[in-house]
Amino acid sequence: MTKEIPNYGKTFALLRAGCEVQWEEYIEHDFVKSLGNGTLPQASFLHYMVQDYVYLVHYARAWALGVVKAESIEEMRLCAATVDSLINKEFSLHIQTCAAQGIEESSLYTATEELETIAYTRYVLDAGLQGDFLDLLLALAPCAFGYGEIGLRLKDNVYSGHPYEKWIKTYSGDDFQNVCIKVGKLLDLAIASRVGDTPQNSPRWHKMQARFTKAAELEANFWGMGLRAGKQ
Ligand SMILES: Cc1ncc(CN)c(N)n1
Repeated sequence: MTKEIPNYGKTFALLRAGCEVQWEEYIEHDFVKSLGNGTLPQASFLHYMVQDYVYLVHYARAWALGVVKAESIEEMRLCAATVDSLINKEFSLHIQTCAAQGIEESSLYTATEELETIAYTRYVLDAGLQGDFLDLLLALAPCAFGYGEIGLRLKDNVYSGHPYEKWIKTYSGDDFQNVCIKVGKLLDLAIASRVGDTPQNSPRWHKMQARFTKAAELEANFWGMGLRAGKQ
């Protein structure tokens, strides 16, 4: 299993190093480990997938808010492209996985939200509503970077007949990895144009790191919700 830190840009490297404990708790969560080795109970995985569909609906709304909060056409373009990739690519994994288990897309859209889903999605949306483009981006980023890193770590685990092969291949695949690289570039450029080339020296850095760290914690919390479902 590769433990190399992916190259999603300079700011990702800084932010990740600034919350190593929370980041490890996110990307090395027991949910992730058991998904990787195929022992995750199917009930946990399905419950997670339904909640994750709901999560992605709000996450796409938050990227759409990025179009509103952007300060250049390039920023607008990237936010719009991420909305497109979420709605037209990542959603298909959830729709197809749930359909195979007899759960229709219409019931995914109206699924009752777990507290962990509400906490995370509304945290991200609120970051964008009360803050500026950077506040929003820092709350959005751990979602992309963390799943990108997990996908790369788990991809060598896939064996023939692995129950979660499709999930692992989605997040380790080129489409998703390209999204992570593009988000990393957007973050680097957005930071450089607003706080300069050494953001860690900016008086704003502490708050920026805190936004990113909180989103990483909410990711770990979200996995916990999936694990709990398998025990009920
Ligand atoms: C909770 C969560 N975080 C991240 C991802 C990857 N877009 C996701 N699907 N769900």
